[in-house]
Amino acid sequence: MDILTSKANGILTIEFNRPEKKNAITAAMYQMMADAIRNAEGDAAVRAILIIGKPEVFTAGNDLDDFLKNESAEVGDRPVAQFMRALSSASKPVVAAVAGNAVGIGTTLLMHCDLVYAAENAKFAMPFTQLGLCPEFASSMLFPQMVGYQRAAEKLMLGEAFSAQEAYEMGLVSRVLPIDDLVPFAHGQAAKLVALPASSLRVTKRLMKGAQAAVVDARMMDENKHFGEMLIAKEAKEAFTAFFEKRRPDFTKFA
Ligand SMILES: C/C=C/C(=O)SCCNC(=O)CCNC(=O)[C@H](O)C(C)(C)COP(=O)(O)OP(=O)(O)OC[C@H]1O[C@@H](n2cnc3c(N)ncnc32)[C@H](O)[C@@H]1OP(=O)(O)O
Repeated sequence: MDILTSKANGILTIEFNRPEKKNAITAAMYQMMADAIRNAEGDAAVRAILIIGKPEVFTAGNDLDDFLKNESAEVGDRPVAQFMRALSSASKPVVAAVAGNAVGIGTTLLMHCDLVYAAENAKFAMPFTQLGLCPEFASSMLFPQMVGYQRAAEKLMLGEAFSAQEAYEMGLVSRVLPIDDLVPFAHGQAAKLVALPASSLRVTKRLMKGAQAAVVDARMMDENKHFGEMLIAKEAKEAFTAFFEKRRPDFTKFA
């Protein structure tokens, strides 16, 4: 199973489990995560959600082979969109623990989590423009809001990778920890959430997200429209092909 889910002591743990492909996320994996988060909404036995990867990699983002095979611009109700909606509207608290690379949606999903912990080896990147794409998961709005326009532009326009320490300084992660402490600490924080009154946490989260929830939803739809169109354009196909051919993409041949 490329996504492992387990429920224990009030915590639903969702684990990326495709290390041979750096935990790249396929449509089936998005669907499993969307279903798990949605099912948790109606399950009183789940009081917190914990998202983890492997010590060497959180996730390399969307599977580029899936992207390459994609032939329709319509994102609509695809598993990735279902996952985005499920996570961004989750009423229960979500904790994420990131070690190693967190690329693309591996970084943007964190903007929808409540507590985000990173190991010292964590490395974040949103290389959308390098792939001929544009930001997703409302990151074009949430990231500039979080870190300021110019710092966001460096990461979203140049797609430059950044360290755990920089992510902490920008406010994307709550705390940086030694790798061996990462998951036990994140799990401990989730256990604290489990022990708190669920109703208090639910209302607190709703108040913190506030009126922004609808705006986030609208931004995701707008981004997805552009993203879908760019996914089938020649620049993106060149970027995906170059990745698998282990060469630099050549965008100079496109106007
Ligand atoms: C809506 C969502 C949008 C997005 O998420 S956009 C972002 C898409 N993601 C990316 O562009 C990242 C692509 N991957 C990488 O840049 C690198 O990987 C890493 C930096 C994450 C790790 O580099 P290294 O440690 O050198 O590993 P390796 O040799 O590149 O990869 C090991 C195996 O994993 C496969 N793989 C890695 N990432 C992906 C991916 N995103 N989609 C499909 N396969 C991937 C490779 O091909 C290879 O496989 P083999 O061993 O068979 O040659």
